[in-house]
Amino acid sequence: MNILAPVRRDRVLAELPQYLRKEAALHVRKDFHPRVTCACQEHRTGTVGRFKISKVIVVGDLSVGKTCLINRFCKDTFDKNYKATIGVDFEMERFEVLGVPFSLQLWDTAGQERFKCIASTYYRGAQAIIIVFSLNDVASLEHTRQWLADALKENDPSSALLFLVGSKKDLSTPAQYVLMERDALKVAQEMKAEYWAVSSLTGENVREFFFRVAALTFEANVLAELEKSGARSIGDVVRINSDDNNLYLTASKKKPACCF
Ligand SMILES: Nc1nc2c(ncn2[C@@H]2O[C@H](COP(=O)(O)OP(=O)(O)OP(=O)(O)O)[C@@H](O)[C@H]2O)c(=O)[nH]1
Ligand SMILES: [Mg+2]
Repeated sequence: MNILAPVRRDRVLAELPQYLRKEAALHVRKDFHPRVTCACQEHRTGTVGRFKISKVIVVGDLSVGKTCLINRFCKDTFDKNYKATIGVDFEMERFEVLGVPFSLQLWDTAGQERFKCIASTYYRGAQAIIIVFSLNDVASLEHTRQWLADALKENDPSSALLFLVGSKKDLSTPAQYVLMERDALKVAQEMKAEYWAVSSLTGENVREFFFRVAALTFEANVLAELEKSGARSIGDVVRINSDDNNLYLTASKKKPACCF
């Protein structure tokens, strides 16, 4: 892929895309963190401003639909025939968030046991982990805990953003879906992951989901850069508040004028 090509118009994010379910959202703020908005307005995104990139890994049982999900978003295609991923595949998707160029490196990993050890060597350094299960296969939901544990062995559990994604929504009746969602929300809350339900066949929620991944990853990335470069006021803390799921809640003593 030519990374110098202009960002597609439909990959421009000027606002924070919203969560699917309030009960299992990484945070429920309506807008980007004020410090991020402020830094982007002032072109003060640190080293960030030039070119930002985040690694995202996609894990989960074989045949749950990881490849189809990525292909639906990146290529707007759907293949009904199963072709197992061998090891890993890779896609790069470019966005513009709050006027700043931003890319997601999407690592599509193999769910088959025999390819798992190859795939797991690519887990390291992920800013976001997408754990996929099939909404019509309860065992695949149960296995998500193990997929997460394996992915976290190679990553910093305090900084990786987690997304739990139920795939193949088109195969469930509304009644089946309600039951599955109840269980999935519990797992997502336990993991502190954001929950999504998608269909790569119909495209339902696919774009909304990846936009949310891009936005939250961008936000976390800029906050980390600001923290590192000391651009934040002394006394500010980014803390994880498990009660209200507000991952980027900031206890601020003094905010720059543009952040009010
Ligand atoms: N009906 C329906 N079928 C789907 C959907 N997503 C994927 N599938 C089908 O499920 C099968 C597996 O999809 P893949 O995307 O290849 O699964 P995977 O998770 O990448 O599998 P591995 O690479 O082996 O880990 C294929 O036959 C797809 O056509 C969906 O949203 N709806
Ligand atoms: Mg695959």
